[in-house]
Amino acid sequence: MLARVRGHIWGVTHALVVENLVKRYAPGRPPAVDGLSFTLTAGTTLGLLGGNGAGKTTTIAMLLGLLLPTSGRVVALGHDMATDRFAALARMNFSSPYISLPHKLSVRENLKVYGHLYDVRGLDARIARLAEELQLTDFIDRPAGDLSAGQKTRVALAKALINTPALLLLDEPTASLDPDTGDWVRTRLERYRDETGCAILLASHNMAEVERLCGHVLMLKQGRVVDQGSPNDLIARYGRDDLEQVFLDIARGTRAEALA
Ligand SMILES: Nc1ncnc2c1ncn2[C@@H]1O[C@H](COP(=O)(O)OP(=O)(O)OP(=O)(O)O)[C@@H](O)[C@H]1O
Repeated sequence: MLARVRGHIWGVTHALVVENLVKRYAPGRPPAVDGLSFTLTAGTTLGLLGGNGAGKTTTIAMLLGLLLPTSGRVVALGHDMATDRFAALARMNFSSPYISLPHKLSVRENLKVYGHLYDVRGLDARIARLAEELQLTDFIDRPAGDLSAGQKTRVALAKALINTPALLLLDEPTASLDPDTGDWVRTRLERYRDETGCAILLASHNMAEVERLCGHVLMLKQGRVVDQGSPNDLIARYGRDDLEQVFLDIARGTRAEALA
């Protein structure tokens, strides 16, 4: 049963503990992720920000166990991903624009496949509920490959929620959505997090989204955390009006100027 208390789910306070994570794709090349450490508390959302090539996708792939770290440790929902990842993966899920669903299968068939993979009980009812909540009913029996980018993003979110995850890793979850639908998806994510105590790691280039959803933000550059804090703390510390300006200061190396 879900513990509906912020900061605590299924007896685990930290949904994610990451210790000194390193990924070097090839010897002699600089690491894509270079000594990353953080914790993610149940019921909260942590933002992972950084420019292109900062190491966000590589980090998420290691957290999911899709990519082996060169060194370091990931403990997800109390399970060490190096030795016990299947126990954690059953209660994790993710959404990424880089992964497309089998496009000849209908949306319903896709959700059934993923539901069976996660051994979801009462799968038909779960799919019906997600279809209603995420407004998929108009196209649920159409091939996934025929959908618009925005419709695909909503289906990807349904897939990410199919197993009622306790830890959700989201890479650009509102990419390709119009502002109204993007806002609506953010509201759904907030509600899901607050109702279930799910922990969310959010990688996004949408600074307004990060300001709204994230209690804490890690600013990544060349695989390292170069600054962190709550969006409001960072904005105040850099003397800026919003997180986008802070992001630009960090990306362009104008931090000292901003702090002067
Ligand atoms: N399979 C790979 N083999 C070798 N190098 C890789 C591989 N995947 C990523 N890299 C390199 O690792 C670094 C980090 O890439 P990554 O995709 O993790 O960044 P990112 O922050 O997700 O970027 P973006 O915002 O562009 O998606 C980059 O220098 C990239 O070229």
